[in-house]
Amino acid sequence: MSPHWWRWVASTDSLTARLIAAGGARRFSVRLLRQRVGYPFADEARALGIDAKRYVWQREVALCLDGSPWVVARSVAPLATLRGQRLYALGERSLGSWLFRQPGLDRRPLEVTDNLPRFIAADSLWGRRSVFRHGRLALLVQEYFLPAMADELGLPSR
Ligand SMILES: C=C(O[C@@H]1C=C(C(=O)O)C=C[C@H]1O)C(=O)O
Repeated sequence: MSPHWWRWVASTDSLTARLIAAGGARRFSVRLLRQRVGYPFADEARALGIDAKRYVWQREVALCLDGSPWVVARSVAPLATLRGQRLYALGERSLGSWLFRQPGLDRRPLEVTDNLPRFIAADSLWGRRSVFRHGRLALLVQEYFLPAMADELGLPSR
């Protein structure tokens, strides 16, 4: 991975904040693609340390600059850990903006992939995921960086 991409992929602060800063005059928005309750993918269950037959809340979004998707993200949290957190009510507000305001937020190590996201038909250059913990809440956030972002920021393709 080139150092340009490493800076994005290995960052552990808010990706929302980084995209807004990098976007300059472009307008940042979150497009809600899908939100549902269902079973996790097997590898998501493993990453969360739960049984694959436990219900999870799933949220899939595109993070856009001037309406063009730069990142797609899928976040998954076991229903049992969501109690009291009205995350489903976020709509098109960024999950990251909420998350990084929470005191005592713990982020587990990042995992990186060059596989395509399975939840949406989109090319991706790099993907990454990590589990956030906040009180009872366990939230697996998976983010995939799209070629449009590389084009707009003049980043190399890998
Ligand atoms: C975790 C963050 O939240 C971002 C916003 C998301 C959303 O609104 O669903 C999902 C994943 C992230 O790309 C972040 O900003 O770092």
